[in-house]
Amino acid sequence: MVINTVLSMMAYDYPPDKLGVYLSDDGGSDLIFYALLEAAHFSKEWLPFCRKFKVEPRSPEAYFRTAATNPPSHDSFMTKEWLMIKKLYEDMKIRIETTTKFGSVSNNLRQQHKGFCEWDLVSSRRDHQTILQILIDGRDPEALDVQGQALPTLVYLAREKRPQYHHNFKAGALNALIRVSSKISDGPVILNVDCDMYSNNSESIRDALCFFLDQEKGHEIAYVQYPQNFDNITQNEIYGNSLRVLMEVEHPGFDGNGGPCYIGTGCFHRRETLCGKKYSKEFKAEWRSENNRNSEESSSALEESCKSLATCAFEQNTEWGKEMGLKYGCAVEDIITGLSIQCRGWKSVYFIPERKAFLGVAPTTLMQNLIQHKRWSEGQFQIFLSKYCPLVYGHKRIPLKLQLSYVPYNLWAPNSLAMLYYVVVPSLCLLKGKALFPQISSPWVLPFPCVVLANRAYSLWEFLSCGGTLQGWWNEQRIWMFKRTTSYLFGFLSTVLELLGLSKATFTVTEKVVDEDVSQRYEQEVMEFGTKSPMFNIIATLAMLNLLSCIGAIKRVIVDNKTLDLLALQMLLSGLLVCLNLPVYKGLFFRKDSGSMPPSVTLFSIIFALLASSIAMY
Ligand SMILES: O=c1ccn([C@@H]2O[C@H](COP(=O)(O)OP(=O)(O)O[C@H]3O[C@H](CO)[C@@H](O)[C@H](O)[C@H]3O)[C@@H](O)[C@H]2O)c(=O)[nH]1
Ligand SMILES: [Mn+2]
Repeated sequence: MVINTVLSMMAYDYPPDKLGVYLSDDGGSDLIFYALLEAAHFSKEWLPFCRKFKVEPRSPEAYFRTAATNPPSHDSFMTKEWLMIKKLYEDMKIRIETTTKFGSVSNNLRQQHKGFCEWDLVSSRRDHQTILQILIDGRDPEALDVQGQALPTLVYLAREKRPQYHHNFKAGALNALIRVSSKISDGPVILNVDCDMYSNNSESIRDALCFFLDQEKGHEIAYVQYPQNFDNITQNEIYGNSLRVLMEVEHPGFDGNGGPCYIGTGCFHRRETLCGKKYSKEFKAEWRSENNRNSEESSSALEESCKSLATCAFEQNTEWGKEMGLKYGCAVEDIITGLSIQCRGWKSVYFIPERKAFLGVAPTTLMQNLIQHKRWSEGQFQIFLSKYCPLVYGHKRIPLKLQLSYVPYNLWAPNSLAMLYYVVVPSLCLLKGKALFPQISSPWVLPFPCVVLANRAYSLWEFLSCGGTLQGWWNEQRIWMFKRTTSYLFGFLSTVLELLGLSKATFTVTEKVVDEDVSQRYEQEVMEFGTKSPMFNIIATLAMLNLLSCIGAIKRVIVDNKTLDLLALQMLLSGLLVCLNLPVYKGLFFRKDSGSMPPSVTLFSIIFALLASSIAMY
């Protein structure tokens, strides 16, 4: 996967001598290093091939998967070449996969590159020295592809890790990269992407530069953000993970209010602004025509001199992580970094090209989705409670409408409380026969359905106009309920606990690899439970509770049909929740596969729901 990310970045339609590609390996794995070596080798064939066949997308895996199985040309010479590259790619893939399966790089391979020696000193992935290897040195006149054209610089970096130093997760990794790259290629514009994405559009660099180089407004712009898109979205997106409305409606809205937030990936930054530079009217970026790279120093000398930039101790007593680079101490380092850039006076741009610029991997199980949203809501709420609260920090620095654009996301976590109220209290009252809404025969009942219907109809229209399906929208309503009652709740609790000093921040990396049958169920849009988790306990208990109260209410109405008038709205709400929860009941009682609810969760939910409802009844 990572190798395809790297190859697609190297193959941008842009002069290769002005391009540097850096891979940060926080796992510090020699397998990744080996794969990168293979990629460096393969790029010599792949880059000319991309130019010649106008390949799109330029991730070989995605290209050979999506492009026709047949070569795009009738010319037999071209056909031969196409098939040869495909074969080369597949052979490389097999070599990498075999080595990965084996779990370590064989001695034979180790001898092929001096870089492997570094791993003799590595004791564990949490405790090792800086490993920095320049695999392709753009200054090297002999670093050419098979057509004799220059290759982009390619660098492997695993920053130093020591147990006694906090590594600050992704923000720490990016800051190390910023420093190291400033000594090696020092490009004035930095694009950062996640390891699970690839470039889907070879023009993106040129597009982004159009904004930066604009005669009138270009000098105000700090970053150009592209939407986050995924290539593994199923038709009805059972986990609502396409982020459709967010990317196509909400972010353009952000843009209109003064500039999008930075979302951590698929974003081009000006190097200086990322390093803390303030905006001033006089600022005119100097685009160096000649790069002033030190051409005397050999690449191994350069490696040695840059290593110290990626050590744990380097950042001590510096502004890195505070006023320079990505900010530390927040689970969504990107949002807070973007906000502070905007507060320094810069503008940002959101750009949706016709052909999607980047494609990544969306989480494919319920658990992964819930965990990802826990991290997001937690980080967002942290921001709200910190000195970076947009309303405080942004006061007089950015327009009020931009401050307000940040706030709904900041408040995801506390929103869980309202949702919990609506899924618990009305159903409990329903069991007891206590009415919370006006009678259905009273005119005062009207505002409730009107507001709800108007609001949801608007959401449905928004969703459909972004290319979603009706079923997809329904699925999103469900996942929205799940997230609010679990992820956001946990995000809320852990932020509060952290504030009280009772727990510490973590960054849970979203898992990317899943079992064969798990991914099969994802393709078939069957909801994946399968593991024990407090989050599932909550989901299942709430589903059971609503089922019980629905049954209870129906019984009550049969016995005494006057109560219908009184309880109709509550019954409707509860009935709706039961409908939304259908996949949960399936998982609890009807499915036998490994993705169904674990029996312990079923037991827990039954006991708890019964307990809660009997307490409510008496
Ligand atoms: O200690 C760490 C943890 C993560 N990462 C990298 O961070 C990236 C994002 O991690 P991932 O697990 O894929 O998280 P997602 O939930 O997919 O991340 C989304 O949300 C993050 C903010 O929470 C953004 O930074 C990401 O760009 C955005 O894709 C990956 O490339 C990781 O390799 C590190 O380098 N070091
Ligand atoms: Mn990701």
